[in-house]
Amino acid sequence: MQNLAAPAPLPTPPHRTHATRISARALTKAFGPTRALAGVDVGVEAGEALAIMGPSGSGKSTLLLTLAGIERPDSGQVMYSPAGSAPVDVAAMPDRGRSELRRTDFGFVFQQGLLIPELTAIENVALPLMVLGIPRQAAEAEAAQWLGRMGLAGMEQRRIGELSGGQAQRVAIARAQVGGASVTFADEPTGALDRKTSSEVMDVLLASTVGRGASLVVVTHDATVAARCDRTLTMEDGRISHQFFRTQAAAAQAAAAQAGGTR
Ligand SMILES: Nc1ncnc2c1ncn2[C@@H]1O[C@H](COP(=O)(O)OP(=O)(O)OP(=O)(O)O)[C@@H](O)[C@H]1O
Repeated sequence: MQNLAAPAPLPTPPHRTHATRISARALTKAFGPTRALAGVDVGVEAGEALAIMGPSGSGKSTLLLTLAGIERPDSGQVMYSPAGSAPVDVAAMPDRGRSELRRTDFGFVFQQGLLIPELTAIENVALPLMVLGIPRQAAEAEAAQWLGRMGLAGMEQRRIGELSGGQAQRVAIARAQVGGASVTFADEPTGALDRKTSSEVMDVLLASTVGRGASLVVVTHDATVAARCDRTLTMEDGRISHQFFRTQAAAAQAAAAQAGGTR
């Protein structure tokens, strides 16, 4: 792994504002006879890291994809509240609107498949900015900053296949963050990594999301990954069977929201 000790600094974490970023209600989703989501209510706060755990097939990825507007629920609502703007119902948006939202407001880190192997690290990270219309030179300058923060300075010109698994995953994190995503969705982001590399990847994933006041939703089978998050939901058969608050702030916020009927 590259040196993680001296990356360019991330922005100073703001105090958590406890604004609700995503509020999903009564989500259901079936694939034929399989009920992947059987009535899920979940909220995600600004600056919160939420882990989703549960057995294989319990609906974790379907929930993540539905919150992110990639899957459409059969019924229910996914309200997304951008900072300073009115909430929008992601589930009810037309495909084009949801694609736009994913480009502008959401970041994605999956176990594999989102990086383009033919492109270099810097091109992969610059791409989302270029898609938003930022000229190549400016996009690559910003991308280089993010690669530096990820401890990947000097590796800008390597293709993805020339990086280790942990390095490639940090390129994926940089790519997810370069546009200033307000919510990052990560599905098994450390699934293919050894314990030490996994912990280092979680360091940069948390620092680059909740560390700047943005939210992180992470699906994982790894209890050590979940233990780094503010809250863990456990799913079983398409429902949330258990919820565990790791920080007092998260618990207090949930209690206040429940009392006010907002969560
Ligand atoms: N596109 C699909 N078509 C058909 N069935 C699907 C589809 N996506 C998910 N399912 C089914 O829905 C259920 C929930 O799947 P999901 O991927 O959400 O589970 P998961 O908890 O993420 O599982 P894993 O831990 O194995 O990734 C499973 O029974 C799965 O087979």
